[in-house]
Amino acid sequence: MAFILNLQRDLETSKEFYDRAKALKAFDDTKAGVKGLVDAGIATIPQIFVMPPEEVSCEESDDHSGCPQFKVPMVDLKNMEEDCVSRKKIVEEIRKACGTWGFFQVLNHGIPQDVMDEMIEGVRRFNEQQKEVKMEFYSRDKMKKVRFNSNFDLYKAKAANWRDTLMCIMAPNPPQPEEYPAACRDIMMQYSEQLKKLGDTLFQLISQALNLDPNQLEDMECAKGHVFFCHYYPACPESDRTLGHAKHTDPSFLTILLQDQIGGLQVLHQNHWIDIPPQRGALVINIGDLLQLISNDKFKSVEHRVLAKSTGPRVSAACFFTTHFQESAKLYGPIKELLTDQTPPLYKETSVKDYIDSFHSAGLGGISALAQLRFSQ
Ligand SMILES: O=C(O)CCC(=O)C(=O)O
Ligand SMILES: [Fe+2]
Repeated sequence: MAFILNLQRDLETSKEFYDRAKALKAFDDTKAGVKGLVDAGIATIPQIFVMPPEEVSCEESDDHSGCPQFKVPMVDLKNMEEDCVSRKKIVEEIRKACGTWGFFQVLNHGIPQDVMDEMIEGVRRFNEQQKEVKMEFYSRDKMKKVRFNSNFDLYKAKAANWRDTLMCIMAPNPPQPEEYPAACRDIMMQYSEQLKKLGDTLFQLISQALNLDPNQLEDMECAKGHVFFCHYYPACPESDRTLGHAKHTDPSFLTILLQDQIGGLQVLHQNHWIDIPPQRGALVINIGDLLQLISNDKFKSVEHRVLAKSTGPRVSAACFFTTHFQESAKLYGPIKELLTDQTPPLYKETSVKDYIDSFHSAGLGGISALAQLRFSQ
């Protein structure tokens, strides 16, 4: 505790002597994450978290809640299997959402409410348990299937985000039962099984939305692997000076996100930051960079962020469909069936692993990993 307070004092020393690398390392070495700072009773945020005002600004997010065109689409999957009229309507809604917003929410997706509630509670339990137990999992070792840390890009990002994350590679080769944290072992395994089914369903619907055979994306192994990023965003004493999750796109094929009732997730739509309001029972679905690439820009991977909040903690669980942790030489480029003389391929081929490596080294402010693969026009 005293160490954290000293760290805080260190970070507040005059700019002249401010050594960012040292401050980052000192924070990382606590292995207590952002929650550790909050538990130590800080009243101001350490310098490493401070972002330029324009990055935190909500200017673009004036209240658009009354305008239907600024509402993230909600797709009800009820009756999806019952009759082809309902399915057609659902596929149409998904086509529209993926081509414009890159985001939609789903209801009646088949995952029981108690499983979703318990997943949120499991992540909360993990983060709120005794610090010593949690610290055992603190690591940046990419070989570990289960790891906990604060800011996967701590040493690369321009500013740290107000967030701690438990990361777990779940499919196709899940960890051994004893490798999971006891606080959320059972629910992680259960939720992962449910997500595998929902993932298959969504990839079928998205294939149809691209006018492809329903099994095409699954046959391309887009649904083969998934990884959990379970986030814990403590209440922030200066929520207007940092973000819970800075603006980014997801490097996955597809992301399924479960969020609690706190809110703060926003998507950039027509240059406005639009809230994605928590709705009990709903899951947030978004297109990742790799799906934008293989759909040849038919579907969009759109920037999003999470505000830091003075209330909280906020808990969310993002499930990324990706296979980069598997050795594979499989290459992904624009799907041939989507190409014509008028719509030639916009991207070069890449393996998932190379894509993720390039995503991580692209850094903020540089050319995005997706843009690097784009043929110049
Ligand atoms: O916590 C959230 O709501 C969003 C998380 C997110 O965007 C991510 O993990 O990529
Ligand atoms: Fe994301």
